[in-house]
Amino acid sequence: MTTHPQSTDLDSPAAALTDQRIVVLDFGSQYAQLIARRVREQNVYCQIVRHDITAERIKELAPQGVILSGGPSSVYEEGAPQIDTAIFDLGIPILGICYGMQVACQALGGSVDNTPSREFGRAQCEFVDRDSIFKGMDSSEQVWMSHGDQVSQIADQFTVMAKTATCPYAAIRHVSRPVFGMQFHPEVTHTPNGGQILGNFVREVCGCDGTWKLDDFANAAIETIRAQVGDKRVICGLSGGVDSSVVAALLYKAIGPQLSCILVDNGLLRKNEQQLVINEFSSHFKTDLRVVNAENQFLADLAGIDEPQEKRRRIGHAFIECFKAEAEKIEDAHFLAQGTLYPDVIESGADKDGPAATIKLHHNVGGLPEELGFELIEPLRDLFKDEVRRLGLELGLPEQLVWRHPFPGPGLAVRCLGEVTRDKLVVLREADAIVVDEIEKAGLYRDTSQAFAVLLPVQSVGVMGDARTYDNAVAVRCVNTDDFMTADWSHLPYDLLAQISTRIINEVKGVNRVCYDISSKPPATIEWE
Ligand SMILES: Nc1ncnc2c1ncn2[C@@H]1O[C@H](COP(=O)(O)OP(=O)(O)OP(=O)(O)O)[C@@H](O)[C@H]1O
Ligand SMILES: O=c1[nH]c(=O)c2[nH+]cn([C@@H]3O[C@H](COP(=O)(O)O)[C@@H](O)[C@H]3O)c2[nH]1
Ligand SMILES: NC(=O)CC[C@H](N)C(=O)O
Ligand SMILES: [Mg+2]
Repeated sequence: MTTHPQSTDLDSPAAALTDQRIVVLDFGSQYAQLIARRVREQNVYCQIVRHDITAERIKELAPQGVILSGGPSSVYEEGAPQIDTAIFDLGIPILGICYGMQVACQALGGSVDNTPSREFGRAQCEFVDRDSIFKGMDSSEQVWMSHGDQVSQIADQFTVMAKTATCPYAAIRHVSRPVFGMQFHPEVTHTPNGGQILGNFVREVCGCDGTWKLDDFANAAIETIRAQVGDKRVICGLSGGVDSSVVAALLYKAIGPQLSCILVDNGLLRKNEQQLVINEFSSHFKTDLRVVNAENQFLADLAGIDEPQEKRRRIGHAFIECFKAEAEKIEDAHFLAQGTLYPDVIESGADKDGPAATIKLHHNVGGLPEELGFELIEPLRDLFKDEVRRLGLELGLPEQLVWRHPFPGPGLAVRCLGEVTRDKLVVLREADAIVVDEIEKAGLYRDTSQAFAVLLPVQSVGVMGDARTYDNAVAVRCVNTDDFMTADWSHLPYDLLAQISTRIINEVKGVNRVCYDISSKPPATIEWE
């Protein structure tokens, strides 16, 4: 049976917990995910869809409210992302944020221009109408702005709700319809009362009762899995990471003996990873675990390839080949379960209702082959990482597993820049183990979200033991984040950095230089490829 990756849909376990939802139309914003998270924090289910979704499809989704996100374009440019204006006639409450407000104003008879008074960063906003979405706000509050354009004229049916020194239409509302716009970003933490504004919108304006709770998710997911699987068998890609462990736990509860877990040792795993996963797994699950040793296949597929997306695509395909070969040995193995999360889907540009931009092909979504040969089971497809962690704890998984730093399926391949070779992997694996070991010893593992080494395609001159060296450089990457969509580089103590550097250079043959990566996401990403 062949099925393509499904979209976030009406029947997913997360959506099934409620008949209420908010839909975010994504105009290419970096913050669309954040809007969805903030809404979910109000206990209201929220999903992100493409900006060009039709009014018809919105009607099918039947949301209580629609939020129009920001975006990098200018609404007056040719080819700028537009909205199906029939959405404004559905009678559903609408909140436009930044670009979303600009697009709504333009569609409803106002105008938008590029102005000299650009605002990037904090601004003081004066709230002149403190009703409805601004209930509970002070007359003047800090907000976060990030715009070069602004609404220069509003149509007659709109009134002003807020302004700043340079932005006369910082927030507006329609006089008779539940349509609102704000130039600032309520979804970022730099707008301290932004959560309350979004809460007012979803509860007061949209009438959501805020009863969506992750607590019920496990039971809903287990029931969905049982109904989907029937008496067939499921193979589950198990990496030892949080996501696949939570999926395995759900499957185990749902269909117990019909489950086989498969760990692919693709030669791109961290030091001692295979043994660690086997030990950890067998102490918590009493189900079939098979280990596929596929190092040769993966390395052969990667030989000569240095382009990151192509590396990812090949890895995605090689994974599926391994799963298929294994499934042939298991009668009735119709289903493949993976720990795919919402950001994997969105970043891969794979959701049919989702925004189009592809940031990188996640091996388990965008990197999948057309002909899969399995029906997919991805119960976590609608969740964010922190939600999955909560679920893991609820399912009784041990803290140390739930709080493990994530490790991407393409593994060391996307940290070994350029062509991947066995020799480079040996160097990288040793350096990586030192980074994690030192961070653990310093007691900072839980205070950091992800920490690893990257082998750079750079050689530089050094002097060791009075002799000249011309060796590799390693970058240390360590970030802090909750949801892995945005991240700060970790401000590690200098002594720790010094210790990591000394150990790598002394203990890993072939490395004579260590750098620390001080880029946040955005504009960088967490992984280097
Ligand atoms: N080595 C592997 N063997 C089998 N399946 C894998 C492997 N690596 C990744 N996968 C599959 O791909 C999915 C996505 O990988 P990803 O790294 O995002 O999740 P994870 O490893 O489960 O959790 P974490 O994000 O904590 O590392 C996994 O949930 C798992 O189903
Ligand atoms: O399973 C995965 N398959 C992938 O193809 C993949 N690419 C990135 N990542 C992980 O996703 C998070 C965000 O990474 P980026 O900032 O590099 O996009 C970080 O936690 C990355 O490690 C992946 N995980
Ligand atoms: N953050 C945004 O949505 C920006 C919208 C538009 N690109 C502007 O500069 O005004
Ligand atoms: Mg992983």
